[in-house]
Amino acid sequence: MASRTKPGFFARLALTSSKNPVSKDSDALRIGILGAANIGPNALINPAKRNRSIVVVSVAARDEKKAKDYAAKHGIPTTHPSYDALINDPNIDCIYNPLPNGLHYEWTKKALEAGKHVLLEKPAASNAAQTKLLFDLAKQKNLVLLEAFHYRFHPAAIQFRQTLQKHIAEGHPLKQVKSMMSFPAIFPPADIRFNFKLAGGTLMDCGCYTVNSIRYFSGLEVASVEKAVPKIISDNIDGRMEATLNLTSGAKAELTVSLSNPWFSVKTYRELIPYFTAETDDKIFTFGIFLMPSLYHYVTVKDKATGKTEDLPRLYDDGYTTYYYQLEAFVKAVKNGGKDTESIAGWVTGEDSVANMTAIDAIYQKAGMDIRQ
Ligand SMILES: NC(=O)C1=CN([C@@H]2O[C@H](COP(=O)(O)OP(=O)(O)OC[C@H]3O[C@@H](n4cnc5c(N)ncnc54)[C@H](OP(=O)(O)O)[C@@H]3O)[C@@H](O)[C@H]2O)C=CC1
Ligand SMILES: O=C1OC[C@@H](O)[C@H](O)[C@H]1O
Repeated sequence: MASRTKPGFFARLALTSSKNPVSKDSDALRIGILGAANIGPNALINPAKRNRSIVVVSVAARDEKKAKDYAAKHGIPTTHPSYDALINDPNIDCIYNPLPNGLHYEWTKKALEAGKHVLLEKPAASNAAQTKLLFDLAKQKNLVLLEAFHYRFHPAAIQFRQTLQKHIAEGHPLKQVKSMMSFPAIFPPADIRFNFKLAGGTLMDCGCYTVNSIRYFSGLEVASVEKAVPKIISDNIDGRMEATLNLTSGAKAELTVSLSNPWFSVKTYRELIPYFTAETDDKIFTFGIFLMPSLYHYVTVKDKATGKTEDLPRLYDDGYTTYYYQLEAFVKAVKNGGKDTESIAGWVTGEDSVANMTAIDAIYQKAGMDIRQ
């Protein structure tokens, strides 16, 4: 039986939206948000309230009234009348870009050109070519650019990766991995996720996580795409994607992602829990709810010969969310002038982001669909 580390479930739920902001350092980084995005409070605004070294100073929206309402609701002190005005404000150090995928490239490029560090929502851009251009520019300007794969920074994800990698290094080769992230049809057809012009698609949205988890936990790259089966729900938009990948060691990877499952279905109800599994010659490692471990997760290791399953301790620390740890990592990197990011557990390098998008492009190609532009 795993130890059920405190805090308990409801305390963790309450902690995800902090009501107790900490005081700020005098040299705290100043970050502005592009767009009054739905994800802003979870991914940045609430985590920043608990971090002494960063303060959300402004938000810009296409309609300034919307920005003002959002700022008032979330306790953001100022607004800017346009994305350009925010990016070019000399009193801002960093930009958070949670715009629709198809606008990631344009606005991140502008922010980097204006000398700002960028926390960039996933997926990094519409395709691998754009992603490479962004990271080349960040390098050239000596700026921090981080694609927001928040789950990687949580202690449970760090521990899971270390446990699996140690076992592989002890001589137990990986045979196959699986990653799954599916939802019933919770987003309306007009959502940004289903708009090809905004680089939508379920593989872009949920798939970028599953591809990332396959690469991150296995420590391997995608060598080729063996099979990709989309469920196309509108022009060039996949409501669901199943793919089989060949990894560089010869191991296989399978991913299943969906934003269009039926609400009740015997066939797909098991997909409601996002999980990752890795099978070696002798064991099966499972990380359940790997994307939101701060709310709940489980890690099991099953011995294939005996069938015995070990349930590893769950790590909830102080109930900090994945986004809190991600922000802490981003702040550390910026404060350190972008140096030594390799010492930050979970850090997503530019090469990593480019490899992720390269795999996504290849899956779309194998599925006979267009790469997003
Ligand atoms: N890390 C995570 O857990 C999550 C990440 N995401 C990622 O964050 C990004 C935004 O997702 P989400 O917050 O759900 O998105 P929203 O639907 O809230 O859109 C975000 C913002 O995009 C702006 N926008 C600019 N141009 C357009 C346009 N043509 N059509 C629609 N919106 C436009 C709007 O800004 P304005 O206010 O200026 O009108 C809007 O506030 C995506 O890249 C997504 O993948 C999403 C959810 C979870
Ligand atoms: O974490 C997430 O869950 C739901 C998705 O649609 C969203 O974009 C993603 O980031």
